Amino acid sequence: MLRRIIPRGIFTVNLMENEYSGLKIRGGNPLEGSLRISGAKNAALPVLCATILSSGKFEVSNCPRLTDVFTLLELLKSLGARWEWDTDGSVLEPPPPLNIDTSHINSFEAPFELVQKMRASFLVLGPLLARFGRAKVPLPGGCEIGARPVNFHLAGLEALGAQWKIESGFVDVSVHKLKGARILLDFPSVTGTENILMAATLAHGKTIIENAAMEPEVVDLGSMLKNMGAKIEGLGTSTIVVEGVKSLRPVPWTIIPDRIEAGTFMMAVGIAGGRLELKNANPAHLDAVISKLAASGLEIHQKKDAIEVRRRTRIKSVDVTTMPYPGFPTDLQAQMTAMMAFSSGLSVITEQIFENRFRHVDELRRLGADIRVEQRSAIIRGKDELTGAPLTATDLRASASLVIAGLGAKGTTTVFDIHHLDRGYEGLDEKLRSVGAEIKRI
Ligand SMILES: CC(=O)N[C@H]1[C@@H](OP(=O)(O)OP(=O)(O)OC[C@H]2O[C@@H](n3ccc(=O)[nH]c3=O)[C@H](O)[C@@H]2O)O[C@H](CO)[C@@H](O)[C@@H]1O
Ligand SMILES: C=C(OP(=O)(O)O)C(=O)O
Repeated sequence: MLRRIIPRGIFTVNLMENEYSGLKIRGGNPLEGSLRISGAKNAALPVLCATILSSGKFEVSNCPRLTDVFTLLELLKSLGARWEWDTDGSVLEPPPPLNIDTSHINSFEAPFELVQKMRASFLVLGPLLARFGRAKVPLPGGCEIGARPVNFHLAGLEALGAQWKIESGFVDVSVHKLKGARILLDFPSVTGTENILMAATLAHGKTIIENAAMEPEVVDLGSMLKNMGAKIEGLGTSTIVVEGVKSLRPVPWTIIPDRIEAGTFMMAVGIAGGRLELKNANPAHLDAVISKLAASGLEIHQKKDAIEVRRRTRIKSVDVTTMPYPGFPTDLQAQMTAMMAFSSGLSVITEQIFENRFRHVDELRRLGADIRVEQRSAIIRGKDELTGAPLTATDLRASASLVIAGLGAKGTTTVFDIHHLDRGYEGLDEKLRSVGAEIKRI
């Protein structure tokens, strides 16, 4: 639930207040109706960071109203940016545009208390370095799903001529003038690619990022940078080429739909049954997911900017391995594990991106799910009935998996610590309620 987000002129200081700690779900209702998919969290956060690269006024449309976005806006404000956003409306309706003015940014140091709340806050590093020649940013927080180092980010910026040191938990990076370079990433890191890409836009000369991340969120960021005047080729491929420019200009930008939110709702239908129309969704970003869900027996109709999903029969088991895009996303692994717990057979879900992303499994077991984890795989023997229980959310997507599992479990499921959920879903509970789920905040 969004509360008291009151614009007070351009100096608005607002945070999402959340007095609730849990969600109570009564399972058994099928989902029926139509929903609007929100803007993508993982596209909005880098786009907001990219506003640092130019001085002036930006208008960001389809920006999701989530705690991570509000945390990042506070971070931008701490650097001297100003923003206004009237977020009083229902999450069932599109949000009004977010206005950001970066003309008064005068600090290159990001505060610890904001950066430690989430991973994407580290994305201010590249833009601050490019704009000021210096950036001091604490090592980032984020979901506890693995070690999550930032060595690729730092090696990339070093290749562009920057020097860095880590002191008292802060990464301190400086450079006289960034210079283009060839950078080969050991792994196609999403935020690593984004940080290097943003820094390279204002470097002198050509940067080639090899083994770059191909995620739609990286493409969205790169497309916005191109609109701002950056010279970038190869977005959406594993080689991105950037020809540095002297300056960039502010632009209006519209955030792409959240493919992870859309996937979560499709899996919710897999568990609860029924039929949903997901509006403002981009099925082209969900190829790997749609193919697995179709194999599991869900009926899926793809339209240009909508997806219709229906469950007529019991879900069949499928095996899934997470991969960088265009493979099956790790951010839907927990939700898929929950759906497979209700399937008619045995499935193996292998997590290849993060080494500790099965914390939802112990919680799903409380519902009676038959799952065991062996190294990087969860082996799931589907059951035709799970029973509600009190559960604790451990991270963002784990929370979503527990909520959708609760929709299918018999009786009442309570998911505690839902601040994790609110980091990355725009009113998941309100949206589910609007299509027939019995779910309330406690
Ligand atoms: C804000 C955002 O966009 N978050 C997403 C982003 O996270 P994030 O960008 O943090 O994920 P990465 O793609 O960087 O991580 C992939 C793998 O590379 C490793 N690695 C990464 C960077 C680095 O410097 N060194 C290193 O070893 C990580 O530990 C992980 O094992 O992509 C993930 C993978 O799709 C998603 O789950 C997150 O939702
Ligand atoms: C892991 C996620 O977010 P973050 O990278 O911000 O922790 C996520 O969106 O699932």
